[in-house]
Amino acid sequence: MTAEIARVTRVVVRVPAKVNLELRVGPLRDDGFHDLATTFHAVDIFDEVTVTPDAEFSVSVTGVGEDKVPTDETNLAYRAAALLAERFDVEERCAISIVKAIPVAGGMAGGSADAAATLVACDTLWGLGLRRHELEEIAAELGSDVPFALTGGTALGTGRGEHIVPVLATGTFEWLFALTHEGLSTPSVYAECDRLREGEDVPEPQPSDGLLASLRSGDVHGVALAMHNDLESAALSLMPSLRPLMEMGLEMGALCALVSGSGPTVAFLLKDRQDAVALRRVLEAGGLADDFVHASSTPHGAQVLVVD
Ligand SMILES: C[C@](O)(CO)[C@H](O)COP(=O)(O)OP(=O)(O)OC[C@H]1O[C@@H](n2ccc(N)nc2=O)[C@H](O)[C@@H]1O
Ligand SMILES: Nc1ncnc2c1ncn2[C@@H]1O[C@H](COP(=O)(O)OP(=O)(O)OP(=O)(O)O)[C@@H](O)[C@H]1O
Repeated sequence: MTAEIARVTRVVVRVPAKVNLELRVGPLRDDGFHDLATTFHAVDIFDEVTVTPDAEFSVSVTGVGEDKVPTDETNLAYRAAALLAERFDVEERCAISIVKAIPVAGGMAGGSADAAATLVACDTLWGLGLRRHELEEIAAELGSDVPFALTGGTALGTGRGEHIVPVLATGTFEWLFALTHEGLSTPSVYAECDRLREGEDVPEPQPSDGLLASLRSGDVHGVALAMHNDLESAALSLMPSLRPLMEMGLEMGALCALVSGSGPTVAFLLKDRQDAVALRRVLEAGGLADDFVHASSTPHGAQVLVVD
């Protein structure tokens, strides 16, 4: 008699959005990317990715911004599953269903998060048992932001953002994100950054000691003071309407207002949730953004929720 091996029929993975607390962008490299020194920070806005065995790969998307996300083989989650199968000679295929809460094309790495979640989900579905560094290597091939989404929490990203080292951070911060329906394309924001800096001598990017020290001690005021984004001027140049929104947020009690990644989402850091709710009311009345989302820091990265 042979023991029957139970087959996994469903894996659900939850994955957070990110904001870059600091994003220092070096000169344009020969391969079209820029060296970065960036401090990634995960917040509790989660996409949920479910994989189930099927005859072919497929993607379905529901939730926030579903109409803006492709469901063909260009979807980053589809590419993640296909790349993993190719690399490890897996013949099985799966249906990927994504429930989105992370704003699409908002500079919060939604597509990257879905790709990271799919890698973790398929690793479990297919019983590959991959080590963290093996998942990270494949993640880096899919996009610069994908490795961070595996790790979550707070982490320093170097290279083009794909080399990740966790950062010691204490405290939970309160955020209000102001969303704009119209997205910004990441390559065009980097290109605009190069255009604005033309002729300047751009130094190699370095993380600031001030931010890392404030994160260690959980000092929200120190974090607010040290937050910085080299892509912000480029995002503001492409979308000038973000400037009055940021100014109003600062006047109305935000400790810091920063464009998130390549934008156009604006991240406001607040002392507590009460201040965040009050700021949201004022900004909503001002009509300077299309929507708002509250969030707190989260220590999680892509995390398996269910295995059936
Ligand atoms: C703006 C950030 O979200 C900050 O974390 C990331 O740097 C963007 O990461 P991503 O969306 O995963 O970007 P990728 O898919 O790797 O690259 C898309 C395009 O963004 C530009 N890009 C991206 C990363 C980087 N370090 N330098 C770049 O110049 C390049 O034009 C590249 O072709
Ligand atoms: N699973 C996915 N979720 C969202 N967008 C996806 C996905 N797969 C592909 N895309 C495409 O990628 C584009 C960028 O979407 P995404 O939400 O990842 O942007 P972003 O948050 O600005 O990215 P980043 O912060 O990593 O630069 C979208 O316009 C969409 O067409």
